[in-house]
Amino acid sequence: MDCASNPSASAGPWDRVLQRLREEIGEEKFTSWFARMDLDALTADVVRLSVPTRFLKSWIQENYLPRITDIWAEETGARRRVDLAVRNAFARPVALKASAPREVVSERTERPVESKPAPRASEARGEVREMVPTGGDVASGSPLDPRLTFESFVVGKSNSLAFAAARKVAETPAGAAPVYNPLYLHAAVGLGKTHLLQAVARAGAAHGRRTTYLTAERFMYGFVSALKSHSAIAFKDTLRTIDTLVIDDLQFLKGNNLQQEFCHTLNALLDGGRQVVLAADCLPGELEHLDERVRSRLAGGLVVELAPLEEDLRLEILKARYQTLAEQHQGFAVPAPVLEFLARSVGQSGRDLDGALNKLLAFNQLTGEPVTLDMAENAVKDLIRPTDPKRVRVDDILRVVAKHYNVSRADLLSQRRTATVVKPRQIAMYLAKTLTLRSLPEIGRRFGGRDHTTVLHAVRKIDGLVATDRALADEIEVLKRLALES
Ligand SMILES: Nc1ncnc2c1ncn2[C@@H]1O[C@H](COP(=O)(O)OP(=O)(O)OP(=O)(O)O)[C@@H](O)[C@H]1O
Repeated sequence: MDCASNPSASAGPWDRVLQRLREEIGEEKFTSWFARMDLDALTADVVRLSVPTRFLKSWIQENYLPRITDIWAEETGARRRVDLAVRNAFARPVALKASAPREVVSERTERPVESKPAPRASEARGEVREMVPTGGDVASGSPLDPRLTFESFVVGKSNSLAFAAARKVAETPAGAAPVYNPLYLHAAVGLGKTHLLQAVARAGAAHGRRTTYLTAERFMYGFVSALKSHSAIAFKDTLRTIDTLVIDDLQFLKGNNLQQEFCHTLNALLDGGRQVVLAADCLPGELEHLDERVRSRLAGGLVVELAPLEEDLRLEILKARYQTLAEQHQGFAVPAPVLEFLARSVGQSGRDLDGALNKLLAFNQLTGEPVTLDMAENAVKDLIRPTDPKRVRVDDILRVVAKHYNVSRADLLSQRRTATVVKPRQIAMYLAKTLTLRSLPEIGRRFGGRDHTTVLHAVRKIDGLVATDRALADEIEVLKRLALES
């Protein structure tokens, strides 16, 4: 049985361990790596620590865990195993949170470096609810990261429409009729949905709107907690009286009761002329776990896609991020060719870019080696995938598939429905979805102006067949390799 004790009782030795670490590595590195580390539990032989991101975990594990283990043993006279986990902001018991004041951040933030503290909610003219999750008053919202604002969002071709719509919604004064309702943003991972949604929440409040930002998980958790504590009515009432409800990661909303509750809340808000802003990783029609009526209500507002960040935009984001890091870390200098190299070679999501710069910073600080192209290539090599899917073009896939099945490219794009053409076409769509970062609507357009649902159907069909048909799975592997090599 796990007999974890409350760590607050043992804060003494832990504080001493932290103090010694601070003295050994210096204040700046200590703040970068350990400011967000918490002591979660202590057992007879394990010290359980947690940090908010995978990046922090792997870095601390690789570089500091043995030292922490040794210091703990020296300070307490007992050697214990030190376990480090990535914490889930929702699952953690409140009693185990660190007592030290911390920046209010989203649980999804992947940056190891703290900047200035979050402004207090009362500073906003309106009311944006921002707090470290407590497990209690969930209707008051998920935490906002003060860095995710419209000002820090870099606009380019791929996201300009989403940015303009989000800004317009946030700047509409309280009481005025909502402009686009609901506003629904969708994109693949790391392309700025959360950034824009949090910017809407923050700016909305500054324009006098009562705004609540919730991740879908938090919405679910809030509702379940409210049911348990018999305060579901109060929970619903709170949500239905705000001006703007912002819900992130809608694809995670699951469960019949919750879905119904979401549906009622959505209808109540929309019918009451309140603004609703949502984001998910797919189109409303692809949220299969949601009721058909909810999907159509979501699709009835403004649906905008954030496309993969183009190279110019990646470079601008890197420059902005670098500027912030350079202000916080004296002596951290990244030459322009290195930023250009990163923009060209690491993935297409904002998270990859953050990760790459954080790695350069860490290497630079921990080894003292200046940032050069050679150093960067080495530091970020695990972020550069040799078979980077972005390099495969839909055209290459069409060519490879047409040749393999002895049909023409025109056949694949045509409306012909004979079996000799339908299956290769579905395979080509499947490859386009798995080997490129194109969205379903984009792929549909590239395949003779087809609807995204046709592409979705093809992808699912081939996915299902691959799971059961070994020969087809092998054939598709060969086609993948041919497309990657072309
Ligand atoms: N246009 C942009 N300008 C500045 N930063 C950006 C931009 N796009 C993405 N980012 C940054 O990239 C990181 C990932 O973005 P974000 O968390 O908003 O992605 P997401 O689309 O919500 O991803 P997920 O689907 O995984 O939730 C964040 O640090 C964000 O600030």
